[in-house]
Amino acid sequence: MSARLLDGKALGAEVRARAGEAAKTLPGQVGLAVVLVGEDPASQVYVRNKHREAEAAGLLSFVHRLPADTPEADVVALVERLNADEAVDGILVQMPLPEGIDALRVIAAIDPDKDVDGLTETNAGRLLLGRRGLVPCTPQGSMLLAGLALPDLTGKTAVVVGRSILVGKPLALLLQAANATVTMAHSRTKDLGAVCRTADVLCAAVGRPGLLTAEHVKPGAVVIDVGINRVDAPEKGEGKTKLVGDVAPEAAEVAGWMTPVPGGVGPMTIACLLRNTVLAAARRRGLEDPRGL
Ligand SMILES: NC(=O)C1=CN([C@@H]2O[C@H](COP(=O)(O)OP(=O)(O)OC[C@H]3O[C@@H](n4cnc5c(N)ncnc54)[C@H](OP(=O)(O)O)[C@@H]3O)[C@@H](O)[C@H]2O)C=CC1
Ligand SMILES: Nc1nc(=O)c2c([nH]1)NC[C@@H]1CN(c3ccc(C(=O)N[C@@H](CCC(=O)O)C(=O)O)cc3)C=[N+]21
Repeated sequence: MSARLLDGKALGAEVRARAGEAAKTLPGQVGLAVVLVGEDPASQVYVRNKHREAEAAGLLSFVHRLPADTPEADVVALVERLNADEAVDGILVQMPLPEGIDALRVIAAIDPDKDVDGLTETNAGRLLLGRRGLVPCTPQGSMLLAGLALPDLTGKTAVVVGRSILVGKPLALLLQAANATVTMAHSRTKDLGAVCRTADVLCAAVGRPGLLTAEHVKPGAVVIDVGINRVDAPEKGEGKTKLVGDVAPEAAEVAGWMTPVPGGVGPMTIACLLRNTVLAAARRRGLEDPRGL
C-alpha cells in the first residue's frame, strides 16, 4: 500500500483564495504586519513568503525588519505602535527571537484581537475554553489537511507527538474539540512506537528528521507531518540541503494518507495566517465572520 497524498499546496491555495475573496467584501483594506528581528535565514525565507502571499491575496503587508541587537523594549514599543495602527488588522512576530529578547514578554504586548498567530494568553485561553478567538495557524492547517482524509474525527484516536505552545498543545485541543480521543506524546514518553500505533491520526511536531518510521504507523492511518528540518543532501550536489519532515518517507508504505514535506503543513500555515488576518479584520470592523472563509 502507498499512502495518498494530503496536498497542502493545493488546499493552501484554496484557503488563500477564499481569504482574498472575503477580504474584498470588507470595507477598507486588510493589513498584516510582520515583525522580523535579526537575520535567521529560515525566518527570512518564511517572512518573504508571507509577504508575497499576503499581497497576492490583496492584503496590505507591512514587514518590519529590526537588527538582532534591538533592545526588547524597542520590539515591545513597535508592537504597541502596531496595536494602535488602524491600518493593521494582524500582527505576527516571527520566532525565534534573538537571545536576550524574552519572547513571552513580546507576545504579551500583542493586542489579542490582532494576534493572528494565536499565541497570546488570551487566545490560548479562549481555545482551551472553547470560545471564539484566533487559533494558531499551523494546528489549524494540520486540522484542515486531516479533514481531507477524515471529514469526521468523532471517536477516532489521535496521537500528537510534541507539546509546544505553538503546535503540539493547540493541535491536541483542536483534535479534542473535533471529538477525537487524544494522546499527547513527548520526549519522556515510554514506548513511543506502541503509543503511535494506536493512532488513527498521527501528528508529528518534534523537529527531528525521520523520528517516526513505518513502525510507528498503524496501517491505514492519517499521518500529519508538521516537522520542517533542513538536512544535508549530498545527492543533490556538494553543500546542498533539503527540507524533510519528522516522518521517514517509508512510513508512506503503511499509512493510508500522509502529508509531504515540503508541500504539506508549511503552505497551510501561511494560508491560515491570511485567513486569521481576514477574520481579525472582520471582527475589528464589528462584522460577522465572513462566510466560506
Ligand atoms: N509547518 C509549519 O508551518 C511549522 C513547522 N514547525 C516545525 O515543527 C517542528 C516542531 O516545532 P515546535 O513545536 O516549535 O518544536 P519544539 O522544539 O518547541 O517542541 C518539540 C517537541 O518535541 C518533543 N520531542 C523532542 N524529542 C522527542 C523525541 N525523541 N520523542 C518524542 N518527542 C520529542 C519535545 O518534548 P519535550 O516537551 O519533552 O521536550 C517537544 O515537546 C519543527 O521541525 C518545526 O520546524 C513549527 C512551526 C510551524
Ligand atoms: N510567530 C511565528 N509564527 C509561525 O507560524 C512560525 C514562526 N513564528 N517561526 C517559524 C515557524 C515555521 N513556520 C513555517 C511556515 C511556513 C513554512 C513553509 O511554507 N514551508 C514550505 C517550504 C518553504 C521552504 O522551501 O523553505 C513547505 O513546507 O512546503 C514552513 C514553516 C512558521 N513558523
